Parts: sequence; C-alpha cells; structure tokens
Amino acid sequence: MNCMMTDSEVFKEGLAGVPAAKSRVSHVDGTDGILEYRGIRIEELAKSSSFIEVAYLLIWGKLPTQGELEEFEYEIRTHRRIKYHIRDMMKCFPETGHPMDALQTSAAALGLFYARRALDDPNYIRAAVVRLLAKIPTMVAAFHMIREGNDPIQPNDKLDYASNFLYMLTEKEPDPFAAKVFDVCLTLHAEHTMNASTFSARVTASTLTDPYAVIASAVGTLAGPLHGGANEEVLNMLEEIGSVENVRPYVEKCLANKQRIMGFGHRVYKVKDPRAIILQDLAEQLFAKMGHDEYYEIAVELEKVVEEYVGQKGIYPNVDFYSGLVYRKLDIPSDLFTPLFAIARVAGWLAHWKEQLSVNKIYRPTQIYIGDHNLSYVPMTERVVSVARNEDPNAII
Ligand SMILES: CC(=O)SCCNC(=O)CCNC(=O)[C@H](O)C(C)(C)COP(=O)(O)OP(=O)(O)OC[C@H]1O[C@@H](n2cnc3c(N)ncnc32)[C@H](O)[C@@H]1OP(=O)(O)O
Ligand SMILES: O=C([O-])CC(=O)C(=O)O
Repeated sequence: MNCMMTDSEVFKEGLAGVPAAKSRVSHVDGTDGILEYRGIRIEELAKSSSFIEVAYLLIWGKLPTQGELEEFEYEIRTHRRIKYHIRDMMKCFPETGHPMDALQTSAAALGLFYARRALDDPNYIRAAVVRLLAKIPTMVAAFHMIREGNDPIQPNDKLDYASNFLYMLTEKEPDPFAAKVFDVCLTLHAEHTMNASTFSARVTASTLTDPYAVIASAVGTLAGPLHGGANEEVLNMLEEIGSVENVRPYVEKCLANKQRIMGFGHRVYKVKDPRAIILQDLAEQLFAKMGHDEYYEIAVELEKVVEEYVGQKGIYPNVDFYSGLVYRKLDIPSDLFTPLFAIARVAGWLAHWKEQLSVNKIYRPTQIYIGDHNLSYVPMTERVVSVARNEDPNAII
C-alpha cells in the first residue's frame, strides 16, 4: 500500500487548519465563541482589567503585581515622545496617504534610532517592548495632526494610555467614560492567536531581525481589507447602504456578485465573535450616554439579514463589524480605525515575537511547483506577442 500523501492532501489553501506554532499566548474556540488571553476569558478582561495590564499579561505571561504594573505603566508613560526626525519625516508624507501606510513606515523608521542588540539581552527586549507600546499611538496621532496641517500634540504625562491617545487627537482631555470605552476596545483587539498579521510578525521574527521590522511587517499585513482593514470598510458599507430598507437588496446584490460583506465571516469563528458581542454592547452604552447613531439600526438589520442568508455557513459578525460604530461615536475619523487596531495588536505581536525567539526555528515552508521545466531561452527578436496584456492572467498590472 502506498502511504505517501498526495500534494492536494498536503496543501491547504491559506494554510487553513495548519498549526504554524505552539503557543501559550491566547486560545480561540471557534465553535463555542470563546477567546482567552493566557487562559483568561476576554469577557473577564474587558470587565476587570486595563489595556496596559492586558499587554503585560500577554507579553510577560502572567498578571502583574501592583508594583510590576506601576513600573510598566511608568516606563511606557515616560517613553511616549517621538524624536523630531520622525515627526519631520512624517511631514514629507503625502497628507492624502493612508494612516496605516504612514504607521508602517514610521514603525520601521523607529529601528533606525535604536541600535540592534543581542536578542537574548533582557534589557533590550524590555526597552523594545516599552518603546513600541509607548510610541506607536504617538505616531498615529502625529501623522493625523500633520496631515490636517497642525503640529503634533505632545503626549500628556498626566493621562493614562487610552486618555492620552484621545487627547493627542484633539488636545482636549476626553470624557472618562469615553476613555474607558476606548481602553476596553484596545483590550479586545490586543491578541488573536495565529491571525495573518501575527503570522507575519512571527515569520519576520524568525529571521532574528529587529523588533521594529517585526512590528512594521505586521502593520502592513493588518492593513488589508480581509483583515484589520475591514473595520474601515464596514463604515463605508453602512454609509453606502444608507437606510434599513436598503439592507436586504444590498445583501442580495453582494451575494449574487460573490462580493464579501465586510465585518462578517471568520476563518476560526463559526458563531458571532465574542469581541463583536462586547463591542455591540459598548456601542449601545455610548449611544445611551452620548446620543444615538442612525447607522446602528442599519448594522443590526444587516446582521439579521446576513444570518438569514448565510448563517448556515457560519458567517456572523467579526471583531471589525461593531468597532467602527464605537469609534465613530468617539469622533475618530474612519481611516484611523485600522491604526487603532494596530495600536492594540502591538501587544499581541510583541508577545508572539518573544515567544518565537524563545523557541526559534526560521520559517521556511515548502511549495508545490506547478510551472514548466526545461524550456529554452528565446532570443528577444524571436518572441511573439501572444496575448494582450490585460488578457494575460499572470500579467502584473
Ligand atoms: C480582524 C479580522 O481579520 S476579522 C476578519 C475581517 N475581514 C472581513 O470582515 C472581510 C470579510 N470576510 C472575509 O473575507 C472572510 O470571511 C475571511 C477572510 C475573514 C475568512 O475567510 P476564509 O476563512 O478563507 O473563508 P472563505 O473565503 O473560504 O469563505 C467560506 C465561505 O463563506 C463565504 N463568506 C465568507 N465571508 C463572507 C462574507 N464576509 N460575505 C459573504 N460571504 C462570505 C465565502 O463566499 C465562502 O462561501 P462558499 O463556501 O459558498 O464559497
Ligand atoms: O484571527 C483572525 O484570523 C483574525 C482576527 O479575528 C484577529 O486578528 O483579531
């Protein structure tokens, strides 16, 4: 009997279901809708913890004592400022450029300022963790101010992590409830097992490059509309739908055209994402306190109609579906939604960076070659134009 596996048995499109690491950082049960960070349920962390405590938990592997938390918060608070070179660099970016592109470039640029040191030096690891957590929000806010024609607002050392970020967008101290809601959003987005951007971070980490390159590569991966970029697309979609009556025809049109409905579906969850449940609740709390948003009824109807049509395929709201409604109520521009996701996910990426270093083996999978062999080199003068460029499925446009 031939025990060899065939190529189609070995190959899984999108590596679906293929383990890429052994990890202790987080766990998802996609059937029962459970998410745990280091074994603690997301609902509990959202209710009782803070983003910085959650970042500590993810990165250092345990809940901090009071003293450890205060020290970590202090370090982050005192490293929030960015060098004027980074601000000046941002002034050269086109103001129409997407903030995720600005963030990816700035995160990579941070590495220019901090010499590479041995990756087994705990002081270097700690300093990189602190700098990245501290400076990424400042860079997001600085690019936003610069593109609006303003000077960046310096971080306010009196404010906690979430309040300071909102302050750097407006120069106004935020309402404490709004800041608390934003902090919970950061917790909800901090980590999610082997998603595309975390995989990207781990692959980059596995080459033993510097942590700024690891984060820059992950930011670039998060930006795509099938991943973190979906949160911005959701708001555009709600705007396009425009009214509750248009929801059903919109869904029917998308499904007929095999078009994705943004903020729905997930590789792992086959039920409503537990983070979407919490975000929906946060949105409702914000509306009760700060006024309603007419998009909410459209979103709720969309969830109902999508379930009716494709619920049996396990297509339900993911984390990106309700987050935009929360951020819109906090007056955050929609093209900053994915950068907000990145600010939070830095915690998870750093946890995976550290974990990867502790067991490192460079990622180098294989492929199934499906191209030609033994072709002859054809001299330029003998080549014929056989297909129009736009008809060639392999053409790079
Ligand atoms: C933070 C995050 O990254 S959360 C995800 C954010 N992304 C989005 O919201 C974009 C919309 N969603 C999607 O594109 C997908 O659901 C993904 C990328 C999240 C997951 O993709 P995959 O696991 O590869 O699922 P896949 O593409 O195989 O879809 C399975 C089936 O569900 C359908 N489907 C999946 N998502 C959607 C959707 N959003 N709208 C309509 N149909 C969908 C597919 O058409 C497919 O149907 P078929 O089996 O009849 O062909
Ligand atoms: O797990 C995934 O594939 C995507 C996701 O929800 C996340 O990164 O938060």
